[in-house]
Amino acid sequence: MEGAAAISKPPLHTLAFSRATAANRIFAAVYACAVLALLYHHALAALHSTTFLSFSLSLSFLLSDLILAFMWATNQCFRMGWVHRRVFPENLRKVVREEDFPAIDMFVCTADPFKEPPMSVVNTALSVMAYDYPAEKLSVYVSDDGGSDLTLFAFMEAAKFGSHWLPFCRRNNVVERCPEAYFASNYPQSNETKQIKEMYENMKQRVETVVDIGKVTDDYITTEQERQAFNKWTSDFTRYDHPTVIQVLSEIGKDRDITGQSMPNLIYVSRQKGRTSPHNFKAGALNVLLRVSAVMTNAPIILTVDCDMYSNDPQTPRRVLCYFFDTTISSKLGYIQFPQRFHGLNKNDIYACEFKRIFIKNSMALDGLAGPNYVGTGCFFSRCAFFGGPSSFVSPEIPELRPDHVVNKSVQAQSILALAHHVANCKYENQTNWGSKLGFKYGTVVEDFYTGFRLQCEGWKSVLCHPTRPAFLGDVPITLNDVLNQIKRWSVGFLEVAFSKYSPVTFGVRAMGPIMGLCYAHYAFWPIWSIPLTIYAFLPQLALLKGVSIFPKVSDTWFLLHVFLFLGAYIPDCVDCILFEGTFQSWWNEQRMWMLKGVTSFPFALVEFLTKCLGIATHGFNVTSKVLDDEQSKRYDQGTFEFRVQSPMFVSLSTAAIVNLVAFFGGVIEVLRGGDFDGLFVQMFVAGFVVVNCWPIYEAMLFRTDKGRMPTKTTLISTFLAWVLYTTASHIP
Ligand SMILES: O=c1ccn([C@@H]2O[C@H](COP(=O)(O)OP(=O)(O)O[C@H]3O[C@H](CO)[C@@H](O)[C@H](O)[C@H]3O)[C@@H](O)[C@H]2O)c(=O)[nH]1
Ligand SMILES: [Mn+2]
Repeated sequence: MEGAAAISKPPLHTLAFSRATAANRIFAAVYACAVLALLYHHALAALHSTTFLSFSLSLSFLLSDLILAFMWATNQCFRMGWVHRRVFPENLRKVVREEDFPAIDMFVCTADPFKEPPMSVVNTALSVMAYDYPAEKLSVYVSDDGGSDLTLFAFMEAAKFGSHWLPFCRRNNVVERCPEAYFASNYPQSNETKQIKEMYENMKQRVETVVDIGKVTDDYITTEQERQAFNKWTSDFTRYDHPTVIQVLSEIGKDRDITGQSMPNLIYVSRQKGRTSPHNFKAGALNVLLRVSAVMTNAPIILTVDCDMYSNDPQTPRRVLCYFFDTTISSKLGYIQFPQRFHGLNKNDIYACEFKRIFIKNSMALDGLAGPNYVGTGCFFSRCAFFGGPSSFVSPEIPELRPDHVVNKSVQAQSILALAHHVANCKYENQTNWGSKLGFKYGTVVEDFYTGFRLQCEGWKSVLCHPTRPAFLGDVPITLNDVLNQIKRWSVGFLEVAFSKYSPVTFGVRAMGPIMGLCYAHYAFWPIWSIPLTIYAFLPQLALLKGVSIFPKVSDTWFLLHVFLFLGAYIPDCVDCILFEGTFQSWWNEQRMWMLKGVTSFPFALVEFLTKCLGIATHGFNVTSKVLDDEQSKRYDQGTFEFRVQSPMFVSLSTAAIVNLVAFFGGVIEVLRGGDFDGLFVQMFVAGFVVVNCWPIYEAMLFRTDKGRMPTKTTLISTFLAWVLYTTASHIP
């Protein structure tokens, strides 16, 4: 009978599994055999080598191909099948009354008013404050790791504008609730929209002027309360060393919008920083928000969103409820991840920043297992997930932080504010479980990846919510240097996880089974791709320049194995990409970026990680710049690579490009002179393939005159290095 009752309830969510086809699996099996054959071939060659040189060459290729094989095999774990979920928010009211909707605490992170313009942070916050959800159940906490009065000023303005914006969105049923996006869209022209736009522009101008001056001057401060807030920025207040600032900018039940409805809570938090206390970057900031919000509102649901992403769909929290109220999954549901989607990508995405493979495709695959990994933004958590596993509660040190603690005082009550300041103290976490057993996990700059991983190891499940209209839209970096640095940061972070005591290959495989463990391992070991890619970028080419053949001849049967392995890796990947709403060019750009990263971000990350392990240097979280320079934006939109700056990564990149070009033409000349084409073909092909990929780099070195070209100094240094490599190689007997 119970079953019948359950069936008659309208569904909140359905899911459909797609399993990989038999053809897919057979192909994977054949490919695996081919990989084994190749490894065997290398091993034999190494054993039978007669000179030290040929021994080291064989060993290098054995190592390279072992790593490629590992990455290929772990990648297969994402290709076992995937899940499509659908939600039915329209059925929600048959299951739960709107008055009984759970409260949501929404965390917006920012870290630097000059790299992350306060206006964009404000837009993020307004877009989620304006959710189609009872306002008295929403609280926005802004974490300002930049400790900037400019950001606080922007939010004071935002609170005032919000009291017009929220009712405006409600009344007109606006879909674009991020003001900047709304005014950039094709919105209806009326007196009302004209008025609200004027208000927005006014606020924007005030905020941007203050940011330009770099200081909130007296004429921008209107009330005594505001003055008191800014007085906290005394002369010894710096972003690395300052007291906690918590400022309630709007309060549920007390502050009302212009129609008299309650405003959501809007609370500015800049945690205390001290030079001697580690602040653990974003994970540290989020843990402070976890505690401050626990003290002030303690909502059972938490949203984390970066300041470079805004909500693109006001229905989002209702979709989330469809999962939290689905009793078949809710007991172990730790978080609901929305894929990261982006706006402003150029045609065919030259820097391959869309990461559809990671954020959508692989996440759909993980969704069929224990659930997608956490990607740092656009994710709704159950607060309980931060306090131990689904059936093993870890208690925080004070009762006020427990997820079941009921808050029944105003967020501005003296006692509440005092406790909130206490838990935001930079020494508060000493001798506690924060960062290890409680909250977001410390120890890596990819706190998102690591936290999701650890939660899943504890037994929490997650789901991917992937509606057709993106729930959140974010910015992408638009210069090559920013892209490579971002990937480098992620890579260092991944290595920190890969070689920690919670490594996915050991701890992960045990805690969540081999398939999930290896999926996480694929990401964690990402940067070791640098080893084969760097070897393949230099060794065959240097050998080619010396006229030494190192791969099987075209007439040899082993040659066919190489052809099969190459095509068998590239063609299915390309087909996959095209079937997944991509284009041939976007696939081409993606594989190009993979090659570029192989000689830049990945090896630099490996080195950085090693120096960190040896205690020689430490590196932090280098925030990606979100400031748009007009000229750079223009070049980005045209699809032109942006070099411009001096960067060691551009040196290694250009060196590889030059070596390949010279080797390729050297090979052509050698063959024309009657050299061994049969034996050198594979090397010429590899060099030629790299040359085709590197075309934008040659252009930037030789033909371009705009500011985004390769700096002459970089070109000169790279040419010199290429020459050094060549001479060294030619002296090896
Ligand atoms: O000390 C810090 C450093 C960063 N941030 C915030 O972290 C977010 C992400 O920084 P961003 O420079 O945009 O890095 P991305 O590489 O674009 O971010 C991706 O990678 C990060 C991990 O490296 C994740 O935290 C992000 O969610 C994910 O989108 C931003 O909101 C920052 O304000 C802090 O709050 N405190
Ligand atoms: Mn970002």
